[in-house]
Amino acid sequence: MRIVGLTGGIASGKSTVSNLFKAHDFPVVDADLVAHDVLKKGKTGWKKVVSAFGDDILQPDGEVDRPKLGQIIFSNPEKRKLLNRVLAPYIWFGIFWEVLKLWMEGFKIIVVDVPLLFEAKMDKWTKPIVLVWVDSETQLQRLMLRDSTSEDDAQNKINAQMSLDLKKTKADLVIDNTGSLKDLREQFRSILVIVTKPLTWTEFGFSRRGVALFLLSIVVGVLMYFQRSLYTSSL
Ligand SMILES: CC(C)(COP(=O)(O)OP(=O)(O)OC[C@H]1O[C@@H](n2cnc3c(N)ncnc32)[C@H](O)[C@@H]1O)[C@@H](O)C(=O)NCCC(=O)NCCS
Ligand SMILES: Nc1ncnc2c1ncn2[C@@H]1O[C@H](COP(=O)(O)OP(=O)(O)OP(=O)(O)O)[C@@H](O)[C@H]1O
Repeated sequence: MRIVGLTGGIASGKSTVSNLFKAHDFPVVDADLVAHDVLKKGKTGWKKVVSAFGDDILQPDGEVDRPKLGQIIFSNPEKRKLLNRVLAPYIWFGIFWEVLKLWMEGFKIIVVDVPLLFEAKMDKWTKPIVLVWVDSETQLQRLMLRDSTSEDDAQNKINAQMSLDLKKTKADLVIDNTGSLKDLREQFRSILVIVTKPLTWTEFGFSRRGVALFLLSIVVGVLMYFQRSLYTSSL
């Protein structure tokens, strides 16, 4: 099995690239969706966050007011660390669970879209790592436009993450999304060629078929061993 890591910075274009993967029938695990699920009312993640941040972050219906929590954590590094610490195990498990379900369905290539792939040290589980890079001015403008936020708020969110230039040094493949959507689609085509290369032996070994073949060879080996010992004892 090949787990392709898709990462980038806030508003660098990960969802846009993830939609291109989906359009080519790749299964995509979205860490933001996993995080939203973990924060749903009544879930353990929700309970931990409420006890760490208090009832003030809740809406009248008891769900977490995500924009409000966002305002707190993006303007306060200590609070951000606290939220990350509280939620990390649940997000990690949620992603693992989604990957496992897709593995059981027999998918050989799975894309995981994790904005904080390097920050959360999940990069060691994915290969190759595709980074959606964008220059800082374009990132700021796109973030302000998409979320209708002020420059200060947008910059705080960008500063809350590892810089895209540093991420670039750690990634295997880089998509420069500073240009048009047409440029992006062209680069995506080259990425697709690399991502869909035949599986290596190790990747095959971790695929559902590889594991089935391994188990089958153990069963056959054990049967042959018993057959042989029965034969020799009957002589
Ligand atoms: C802070 C929250 C409540 C804001 O929710 P909201 O719906 O407004 O934003 P959304 O979840 O769509 O996130 C938007 C983007 O913000 C960035 N981001 C989110 N959390 C963090 C964080 N802790 N540190 C840095 N950047 C973050 C990511 O680039 C993400 O793609 C939410 O993002 C959250 O629960 N974050 C903590 C969980 C987490 O680490 N998520 C990232 C998955 S790896
Ligand atoms: N090449 C492009 N040209 C113009 N606009 C773009 C381009 N790529 C993405 N956008 C726009 O930029 C914004 C951010 O893109 P997108 O939502 O894909 O980023 P993201 O990395 O998934 O963000 P987040 O981290 O918040 O989830 C969106 O409004 C999207 O439509």
